Amino acid sequence: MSNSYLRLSGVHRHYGEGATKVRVLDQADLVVESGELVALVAPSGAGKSTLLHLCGLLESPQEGEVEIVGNKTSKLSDRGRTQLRRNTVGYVYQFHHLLPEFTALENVTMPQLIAGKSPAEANVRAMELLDILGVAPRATHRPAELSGGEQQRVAIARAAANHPRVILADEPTGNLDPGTSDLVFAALQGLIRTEGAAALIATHNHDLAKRADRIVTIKDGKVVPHSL
Ligand SMILES: Nc1ncnc2c1ncn2[C@@H]1O[C@H](COP(=O)(O)OP(=O)(O)OP(=O)(O)O)[C@@H](O)[C@H]1O
Repeated sequence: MSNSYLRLSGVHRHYGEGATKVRVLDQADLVVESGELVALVAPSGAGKSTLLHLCGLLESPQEGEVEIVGNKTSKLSDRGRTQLRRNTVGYVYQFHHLLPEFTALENVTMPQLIAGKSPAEANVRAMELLDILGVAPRATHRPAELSGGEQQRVAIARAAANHPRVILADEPTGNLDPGTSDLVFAALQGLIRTEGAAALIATHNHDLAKRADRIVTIKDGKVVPHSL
């Protein structure tokens, strides 16, 4: 099978109609391979969140195809899309959205229990991820007892819990100071390498973007290579 875990071909997405129509993506193409981290850098309103939502099957394009691990999604039912998303995509947001009443470990075990893993298996995987991300010593802490960078690393562990082939992140360090951003980005990068996922990360942080394998931007509705 091809290693192109994420593939967009001829994707078109607009909002509204007539005078209020906003064309965000027009004949946009993008391929991200296994183990590759692509940074998405574009001005506010250019369509970064839209692109991530399309890649994560949270929105559908009006035209074109989004393929995840070889699965064409344009003809899938809502149920099929949800299932594919659950099995293949991990999403990291700017704000961690961890469940406050649960520990770091429980936050990472939970999506695995929902996916049908045994508690023992889920625990092993959660500890492995917390370890890769450098937060294993905080496993029994609740989110309020963690620093911002630790919270975000736990959120990354949670997103990766079910071995997603595609990891999408929308400003994952947008809420953190520069030193902590560095640490969190390095942890995310290490995870992507270890797991062989394909990652697309929207960021305003140019220093971090430069550490990605490739940088892309959105121009005239297309996803194009970018250099900083
Ligand atoms: N549901 C919607 N209805 C109408 N217009 C929308 C909708 N969602 C996004 N847009 C418009 O589409 C364009 C792209 O929005 P998007 O949120 O993808 O940009 P972005 O690059 O992520 O911006 P930011 O960096 O400010 O978060 C913007 O002009 C926005 O106003």
